[in-house]
Amino acid sequence: MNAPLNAAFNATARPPLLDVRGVHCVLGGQPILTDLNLQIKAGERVALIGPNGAGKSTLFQVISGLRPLRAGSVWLAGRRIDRLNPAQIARAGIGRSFQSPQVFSRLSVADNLRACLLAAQPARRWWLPYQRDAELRQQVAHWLQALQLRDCADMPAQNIDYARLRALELGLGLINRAPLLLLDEPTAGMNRAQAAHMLDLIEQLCGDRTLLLIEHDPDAVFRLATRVVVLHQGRVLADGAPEAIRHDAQVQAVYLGTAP
Ligand SMILES: Nc1ncnc2c1ncn2[C@@H]1O[C@H](COP(=O)(O)OP(=O)(O)OP(=O)(O)O)[C@@H](O)[C@H]1O
Repeated sequence: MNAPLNAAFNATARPPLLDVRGVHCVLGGQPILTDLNLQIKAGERVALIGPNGAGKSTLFQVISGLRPLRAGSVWLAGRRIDRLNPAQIARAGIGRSFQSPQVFSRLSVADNLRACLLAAQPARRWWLPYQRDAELRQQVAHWLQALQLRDCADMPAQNIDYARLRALELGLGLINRAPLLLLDEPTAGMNRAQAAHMLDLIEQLCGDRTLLLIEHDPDAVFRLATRVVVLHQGRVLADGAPEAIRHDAQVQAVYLGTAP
């Protein structure tokens, strides 16, 4: 096989980065996700949208191992992950943020970053006190700068404002270099200026990572996403380019509440 053909073969042979296959999830006796299929290729930025209660957060919980499946499977880069626990799934390559930010609230902002950096370096020289580890200090300084959190580095995370808390959580999700990042409503509860700042941070820091984000703000969806997937009643209702989804009659009906 010649070189270009070989490259094309490899590109098509590579499994999707995320492959959600026929997932059913039942909570409190109610079906929440029903035969849900979703494949995401490396490098895509996918917005997951849909009306309240469509099952978006539940799908994130299922992917991260925080909710059990009734049927189906979840694969990351060809590896089945739905039987792993949440920590194993994170180590397998999924970083995430939550609707309500999850950080170590009593630790300082810098110590939050330090803790995640330490957890992401299993081969670190464990006998070296972290205060004397110059490389670790440099990395913390790098992340404080990148997240624009230098001026609150020594404050307990529970005392910083909400927009900064979300920036910190974004950093914690990025530190272990997971190829797939799940962001649950990264701009929720923010004013326009704060939301614009958060979108800037996501664009600057996520690089070519694959993103799956839940977002209600159309500005954020159209700025970040290369593809939009619409969930309705636990199923994929539409999947396509942002412009096509914007004009999809079925999607409009779901948002206006006129869909069956
Ligand atoms: N632990 C639970 N037990 C029973 N039902 C649940 C549970 N958690 C969620 N649900 C229900 O599952 C459905 C989907 O919830 P989910 O939070 O996934 O929706 P969503 O699309 O993320 O909504 P929103 O945009 O409002 O966050 C809702 O009807 C919700 O009430």
